[in-house]
Amino acid sequence: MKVLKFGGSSVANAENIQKVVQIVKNEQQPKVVVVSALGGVTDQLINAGTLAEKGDESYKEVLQALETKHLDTARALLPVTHQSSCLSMVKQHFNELDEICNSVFYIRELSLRTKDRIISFGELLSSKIISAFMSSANIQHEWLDSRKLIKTNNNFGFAAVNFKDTNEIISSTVAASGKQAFLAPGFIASDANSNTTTLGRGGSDYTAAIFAAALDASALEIWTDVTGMMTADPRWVANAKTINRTSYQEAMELSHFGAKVIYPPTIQPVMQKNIPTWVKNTFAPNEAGTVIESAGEHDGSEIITGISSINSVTLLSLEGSGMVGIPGFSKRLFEALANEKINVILITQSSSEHSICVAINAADAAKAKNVVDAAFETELNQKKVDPLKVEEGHAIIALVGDKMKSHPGIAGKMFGALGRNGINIRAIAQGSSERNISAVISVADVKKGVNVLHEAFFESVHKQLNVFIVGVGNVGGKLMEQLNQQKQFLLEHLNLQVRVTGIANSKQMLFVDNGNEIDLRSWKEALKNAQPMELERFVDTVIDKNLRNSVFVDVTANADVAAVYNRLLEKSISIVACNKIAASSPYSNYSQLKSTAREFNAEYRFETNVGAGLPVIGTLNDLRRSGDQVNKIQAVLSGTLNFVFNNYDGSRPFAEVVKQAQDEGYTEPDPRLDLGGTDVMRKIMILAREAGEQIEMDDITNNYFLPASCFDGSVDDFYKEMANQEAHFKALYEEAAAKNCKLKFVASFENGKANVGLQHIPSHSDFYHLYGKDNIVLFYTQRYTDQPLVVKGAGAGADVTASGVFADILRIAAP
Ligand SMILES: Nc1ncnc2c1ncn2[C@@H]1O[C@H](COP(=O)(O)OP(=O)(O)O)[C@@H](O)[C@H]1O
Ligand SMILES: N[C@@H](CC(=O)OP(=O)(O)O)C(=O)O
Repeated sequence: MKVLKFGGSSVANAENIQKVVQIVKNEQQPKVVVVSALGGVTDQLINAGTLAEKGDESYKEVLQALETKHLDTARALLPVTHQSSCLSMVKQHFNELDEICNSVFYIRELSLRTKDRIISFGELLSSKIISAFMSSANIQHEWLDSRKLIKTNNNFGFAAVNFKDTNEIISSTVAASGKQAFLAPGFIASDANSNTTTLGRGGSDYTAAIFAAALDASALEIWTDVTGMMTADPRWVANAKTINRTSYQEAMELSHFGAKVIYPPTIQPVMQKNIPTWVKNTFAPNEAGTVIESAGEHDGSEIITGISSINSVTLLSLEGSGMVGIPGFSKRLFEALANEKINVILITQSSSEHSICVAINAADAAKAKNVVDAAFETELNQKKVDPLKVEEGHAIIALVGDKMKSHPGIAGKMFGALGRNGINIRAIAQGSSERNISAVISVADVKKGVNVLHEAFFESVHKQLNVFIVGVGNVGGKLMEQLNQQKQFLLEHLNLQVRVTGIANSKQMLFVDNGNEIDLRSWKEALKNAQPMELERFVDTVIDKNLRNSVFVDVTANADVAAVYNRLLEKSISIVACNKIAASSPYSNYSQLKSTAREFNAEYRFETNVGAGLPVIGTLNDLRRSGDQVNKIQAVLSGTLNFVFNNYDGSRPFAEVVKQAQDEGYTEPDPRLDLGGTDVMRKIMILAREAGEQIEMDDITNNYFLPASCFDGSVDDFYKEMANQEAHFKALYEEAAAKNCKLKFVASFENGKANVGLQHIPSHSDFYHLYGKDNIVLFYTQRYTDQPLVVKGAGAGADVTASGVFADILRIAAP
């Protein structure tokens, strides 16, 4: 004998029911088939009852819609010749339901007993329609009335089974029948007085397990709309995998902690009889699914079996100095809750005994507050305990696995992963079985938390970065191109999925729904039609999305964008910037950003602030981290100025060469920042700061070569004035050329002092052979004393800057 249970999703409509019946037909063994109400019907029946109780006549429309749904399903399933008796059965049931709900409406009262009566119609109707369909398809079977077979106490809504009577009735009824196939409604039962009861929401699984245990079935099969129990809720975690086999205990833990696929009490009866229980997919019947069996046979290789969550809990904390060392406080707390049938999901007590913290279902919070404060009234008046603290808006996230107990480091990995993603943990608990580690977190973080843990424990092969890019113009556009080009490579070789989830330029911003990513080939079109850019809203959206491993990429040169970093870092969102404004702002701001990043486990990376894609800051950091000390830095750091002096020999006007540098994309948006030396000052300051110096812009000497008049007015005026000053630039060139020297704008830092300025470079200098837009940095350190460590290469340009930004993004994935 086998027991097969089909859930609401499997019997949601006529098309699905046909699939169900095909599966039943293919099963050769004697069988009991248990079915739930058509998907969503139980909720609608509760809705009808509640509306009637409130005196809202729209309950009639709800019932009408339900009647139509059932009639339509019967019509779609049955040949016309078989329809009439089934349709009249449906109508009769709805007549009865109408009468019950009318009574509720008149007396404005919906007792738990009446509610059970109302919701029992869901399973009665579905099972009778399916039975009629099976008969019309010549499948011999007997319809069993579960209300007569499963006996319970009268705890309506959540009745406890009387197994002794139930087992006897089921086995004798089936033995007496002589049939090979049975069909029974799930979820419903009756008490000793034959009042209808129900087994708790989701209880059809339990009905099936009760039948399986009573009949010593060879297997129980739970047929649903996913292939088996999965490593996490597949609606939340795209990469959730089917668990091939698991133990009864693990399955119980997972279901208790929110894995909706199995109703928790289901496991107990099958575990006692050691009946293998399969979770299978009605819509992919050939896939194996999950088998739940005894631990000895469970040889899965993963340490963690699954991750689940309870998404709506309230924390209660009982605190007070009068509790220390006095026995009985916890007993009274739990008694008070138990008397009100409030289920305690998690308990923690610190060793100081000064406080006890428990988590309960959010729906019970108000009741809990009343009963606990009443229970401790005397101590409250004597100020020995504080009024019960009630904190709503929490969730529990749990790691489950039989093998956790023999593996140290699991909790560390769990809390580390949550912490790195800015998820604050309010309370933790580990059962003494060590099969479950649970953490209480904010409900706003629960989806992200499940994904973070899934990635940490199941996707070592697959890490996801969620990237938001502001400034998809010149450099940003190249970055999008490079991301597109490397996407597959990163996935295959670094197991890294880089998903761009939001982009903006100065006019528009574009986000995609969670779970999706921006198409890296067609983003330009999509952005054109997107909403107007508002920086604050962009940042709010990045924070609200609350995605794991989020990175905010700033490829602008904008001060407003630089001003949002701190807010993002405080949410553990990492920053990658080629924008230099923040790192070259007052030292207090620079160091604040660094300490916020440290405090919130985020990263603030800005390698491209100096030397574009060249490894300048990274090299400097490596030197310092490995214990070296920087004595002196000498550098040519302006790609623009290098380009200008490499191309200017007096034959073409100076202004024209500068214009060419701007047209080729090397200059800052305002080229005066480059020509006047400010950009170089910012860069040497950033290097000095990274070398450990507390230095400000005012501390840097600038021997600039641009006549002061060039700084007046607009960028256009600047070009005009440069043209007027051509003689000045020519003289500079000729003076150097006369000494066989080249002109270079050099930055240096030594003994805490930095300066920048134009210098004559003789042919033996390291700086002489520097072409195009190259940069060069010489690090003289304790270990590189005489011959410096040299970094040299193109120091400007969209392609190289984008690749530096890209490299920083990848460093966040694997710091
Ligand atoms: N760990 C998990 N494994 C599989 N499914 C899960 C898990 N956690 C949550 N679910 C959800 O449970 C759903 C199945 O449960 P339910 O809706 O009660 O099915 P049915 O209608 O068959 O009774 C799946 O569609 C899935 O979205
Ligand atoms: N119909 C009931 C019982 C049940 O188990 O349903 P499902 O198998 O669809 O979870 C409910 O919604 O609670």
